[in-house]
Amino acid sequence: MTKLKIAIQKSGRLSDGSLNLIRQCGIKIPRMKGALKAEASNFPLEFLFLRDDDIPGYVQDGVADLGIVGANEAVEKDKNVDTVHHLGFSKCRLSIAIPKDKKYDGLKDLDGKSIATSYPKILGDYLKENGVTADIHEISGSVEIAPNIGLADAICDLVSTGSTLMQNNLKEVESIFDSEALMIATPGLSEEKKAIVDQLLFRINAIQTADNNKYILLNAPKENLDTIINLLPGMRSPSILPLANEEYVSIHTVIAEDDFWSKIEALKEAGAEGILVVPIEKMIL
Ligand SMILES: Nc1ncnc2c1ncn2[C@@H]1O[C@H](COP(=O)(O)OP(=O)(O)OP(=O)(O)O)[C@@H](O)[C@H]1O
Ligand SMILES: O=P(O)(O)OC[C@H]1O[C@H](OP(=O)(O)OP(=O)(O)O)[C@H](O)[C@@H]1O
Ligand SMILES: [Mg+2]
Repeated sequence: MTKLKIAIQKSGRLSDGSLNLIRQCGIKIPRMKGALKAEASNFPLEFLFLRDDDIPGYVQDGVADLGIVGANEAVEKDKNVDTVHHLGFSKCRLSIAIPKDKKYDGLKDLDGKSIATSYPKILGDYLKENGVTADIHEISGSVEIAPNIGLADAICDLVSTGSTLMQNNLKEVESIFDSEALMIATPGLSEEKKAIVDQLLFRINAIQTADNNKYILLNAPKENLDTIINLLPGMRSPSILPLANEEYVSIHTVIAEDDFWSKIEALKEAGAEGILVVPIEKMIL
C-alpha cells in the first residue's frame, strides 16, 4: 500500500502545532520516546522527526514527500518544493533590531553596518531591494546576543512577543518577513500520493474552518426574530426551535469568530438572551 512520508520538527517551536494538527485530523501516532521515525496506525502516513533546517532539503530530494516548516525556513533554504497549505500556527516575523539606545531614522542608517542573522538570503534580498549595503554576518543561533558582544551593529532574527529583544536591550526597527507554518511537498508526487495528500488537506481544511467559526445558541423574542436573524449570517440560515414560553424561540447558527464580538451588542439590544458560544471540532462546507 502507498504511504506518504511527512517530516516534522523533532522538538522546538513547530513540534506541538504539527503534532496537534495531526491528532486533530484523527491520525494516531504511536511514538516511542527518542524514536526518529513512526508510523500512523490508522492512516497511510509515516513520520520523520528532524531538525527544521533539514526539512526543505529532504522534501526537495523526496526523502520525505511532505514537510511542516516555517515559511522563514522554506524561503531561506530556497529549495525546489511546492507549498501546499498555510497552516496558521507558529506565527512570527523576521525583523531587524538594533541596540535600544541607538538612533534610527530609516533603512539608510544600516548602510555600512554589520548585521548578524541566521537568514542571510532573506535579509540579503531585502537589503538589495532597498538599496542598502551592509555586511551580513551569518550565525546559527542566539543571534540577539551579537550587538552586546561587539559581533555586529544590528541583528535580523525571528520575533513573536518581542520579549527576547527586550531582554537583550534591543529594539525592532524593520519587520521584513511574516512567517507561519507551511505544509510543503515534493514536486511531481505520484497520483496515489497526491490522493493521500488531498485526504489529509480535506481534514486540515475541516479543522481550520471549524477553528474560525463558533456554534451559537440564543433565545430571542419572536417579535424581534427578523432583526436577530439579519445579524446572524449562518451557513445557510439559522435553525429556529420553539420554546415552552411561546413568546420566545431558540436560534442556533454558526458564526465567524471575528464577527461574533462585533455583533454581540446588537444582538443583546434586539433582546437576545442566554447566548451560548460553543467551539466546533470539524466543519465541512
Ligand atoms: N517565538 C516564536 N514564536 C512563534 N514561532 C516561532 C518562534 N520562533 C520560531 N518560530 C517558528 O518556529 C520555527 C522553529 O523554531 P525553533 O526555535 O524551534 O527552531 P530551531 O531552534 O532552529 O530548531 P531545530 O532544532 O529543529 O533546528 C522557526 O523557523 C519559525 O518558523
Ligand atoms: O519575540 P519572542 O517571543 O521572544 O520570540 C523570539 C525568539 O524565539 C525564537 O527562539 P527560541 O525561543 O525558539 O529559541 P532558539 O533560539 O533556541 O531557537 C527566536 O529565535 C527568537 O529568539
Ligand atoms: Mg533549526
